[in-house]
Amino acid sequence: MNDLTLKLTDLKLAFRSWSGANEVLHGISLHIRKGERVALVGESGSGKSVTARIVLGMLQELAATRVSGDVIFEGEDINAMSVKKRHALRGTRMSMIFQDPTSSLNPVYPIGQQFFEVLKRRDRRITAADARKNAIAALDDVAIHDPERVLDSYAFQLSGGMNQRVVIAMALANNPALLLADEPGTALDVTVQAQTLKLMSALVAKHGTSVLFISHNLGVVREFADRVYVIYKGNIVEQGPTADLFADPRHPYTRALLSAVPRISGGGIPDLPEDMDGFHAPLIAHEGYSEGELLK
Ligand SMILES: Nc1ncnc2c1ncn2[C@@H]1O[C@H](COP(=O)(O)OP(=O)(O)OP(=O)(O)O)[C@@H](O)[C@H]1O
Repeated sequence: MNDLTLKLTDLKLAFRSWSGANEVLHGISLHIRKGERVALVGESGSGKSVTARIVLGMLQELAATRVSGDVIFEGEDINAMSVKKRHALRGTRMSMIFQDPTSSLNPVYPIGQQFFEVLKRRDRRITAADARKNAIAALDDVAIHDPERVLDSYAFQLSGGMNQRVVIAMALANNPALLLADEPGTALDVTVQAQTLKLMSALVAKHGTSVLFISHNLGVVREFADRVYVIYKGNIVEQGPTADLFADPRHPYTRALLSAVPRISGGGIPDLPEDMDGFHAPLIAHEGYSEGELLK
């Protein structure tokens, strides 16, 4: 099993409030092999982002959360790690790309300075000159042809697409083992989003980076992911290689999601399968299916 970059086992998350604990992840298990691109797909509020934030070790530290289960990253349990060790992993062995590139960048420092800070996380003694050289190479990798100008610019002086490339270059600059990508580019127009996904795809393939790709857009997932997990209300309801899942979706929620992807051949939501395996969670009606049909 040492080809696994990430393995989540029975991961649960609850937010505490004055009225008691509200469990939002009900025991998620998933794994990502070295160099594998895995998508976590589900509607808004299903638990995609909180899963990523647990992997990044960001929710374990909050007083209002209760996290249980195993989060094994490169053989070590993130839930059991010291705060210091968890911090040290971020931006080095794992990094994250968010939906809106411009808000991920600091508006008051030039891009070059931000690159320097990123590279210092891995090598505290790196010189400004070496950092600049590495940053130029990283920008070159994301097809930015005038890296010197970009390094001297502020985020607001660059286009959204350019900022997205900068963010991808920064996220991969320290050659992380795992990239968490939360719908990168959804804040941009579709052409730019497609271009940046293509770039990201080529780069992770080049470096053998494992990816957890978070999305509600199955059209994009189909292009990008090797394997897909479908999350519904804090439960994984289906998983499989991307081609298999698209060819033969088993769970009614997956079918409902797929029916929202435009198809040349057309077609509506297929019939519900007759047998569905046991899932236990709070149930609500969804897209014409009864609660029980979706989560049984
Ligand atoms: N800080 C918080 N306090 C309480 N509940 C929270 C908090 N953050 C998230 N949640 C709840 O956890 C659940 C999962 O949220 P999450 O953000 O992971 O959804 P998501 O699938 O990423 O949705 P989206 O696609 O809209 O980002 C939701 O019910 C949300 O309301």
